[in-house]
Amino acid sequence: MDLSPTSVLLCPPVDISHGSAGGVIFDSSSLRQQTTIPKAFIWPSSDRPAATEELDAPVVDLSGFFHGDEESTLRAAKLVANACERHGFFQVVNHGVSELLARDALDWTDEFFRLPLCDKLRARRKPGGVWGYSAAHADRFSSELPWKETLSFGYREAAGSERVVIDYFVSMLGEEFERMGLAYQMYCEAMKGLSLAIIELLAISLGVDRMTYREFFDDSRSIMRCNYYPPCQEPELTLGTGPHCDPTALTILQQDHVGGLEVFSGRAWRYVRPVHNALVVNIGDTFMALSNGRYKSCLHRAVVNRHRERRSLAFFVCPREDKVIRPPPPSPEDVGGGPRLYPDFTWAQFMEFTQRHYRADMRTLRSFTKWLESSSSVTAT
Ligand SMILES: O=C(O)CCC(=O)C(=O)O
Ligand SMILES: [Fe+2]
Repeated sequence: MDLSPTSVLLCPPVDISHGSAGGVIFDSSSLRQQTTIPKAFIWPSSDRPAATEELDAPVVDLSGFFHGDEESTLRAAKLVANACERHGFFQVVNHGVSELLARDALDWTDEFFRLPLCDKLRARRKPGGVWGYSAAHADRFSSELPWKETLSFGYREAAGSERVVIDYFVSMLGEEFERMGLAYQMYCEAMKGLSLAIIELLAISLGVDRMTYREFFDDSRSIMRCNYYPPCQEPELTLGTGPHCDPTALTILQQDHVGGLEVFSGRAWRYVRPVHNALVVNIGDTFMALSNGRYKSCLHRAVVNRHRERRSLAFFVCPREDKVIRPPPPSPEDVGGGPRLYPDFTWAQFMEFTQRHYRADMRTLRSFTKWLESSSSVTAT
């Protein structure tokens, strides 16, 4: 792989100004050349104590569930319920996603981030936007920048959207990126299928009908994010992804074998050990609301290391934008126990709110619902 500075030099000069603000874009090629860490990438020490213990998260075998075996489904549901009540993280194996497809998506991620900066910038995320390529943009006001670059795009499985990801790649980057788009299109299709199965398993684990939550996710748009973390000379000063909670319903993460994902649980940061062919699943704020707070959306982060690059592919499962997020019948109390913890809201409202926040943390859903209660009401669909 050629990540040498020459690949950057092949680019014509890149205009990186945001209106009047200047600054420097650090893609992985320039990040890996930093021998001293630029100030903008140094995180407060309170955010970066090292994780010394592994997260106690089950590795759930889904084969029995997929084969309709009642006993192993109940066993899997029990493990899932226990993990989700404590911290919201578990891993799945025998999940039905082909190893080849998963590896292919990681390989294309290498391919994309290896491109010269000027090519990656053709897919650049617009300020305030959700989709596209993003690398740390440092100016004199920036701070706590992540040691990574990302590429995000949307996925919808509705009829007529069979090429939605392919078309995105072709339109942003050119015809020659059709194959890259196809690999991600297939990966997203597999992830969406798996997510619907996991949502059924979550319903079983909560003791309600397995189809209870499905309607929230029909014809919804998911978000796919490829994360690329270059090595870092002083990894103890930086973070690849800062502490946050995922505002979405569910995240399915493929991490490579390097490791770096950490979860704040039991008052300490704990690492999630990569398991061969496993996918990491975590509860996001929106599913926490759907379960009336019974299942937890937990603070997590990704650390980087001195010697090895790391890739992770996060598939964020979102409800349909206009669906009202309300714990479903028979009654919210049955699912979460106790009175309603969150008012009705739509994913569209919550997404807009989170985009205005630099950092999504444990308090985001709370501050969003407080803001909601003091503003307009929601129309049910
Ligand atoms: O890279 C990882 O392990 C975590 C990434 C993550 O949490 C995210 O993209 O939301
Ligand atoms: Fe996350």
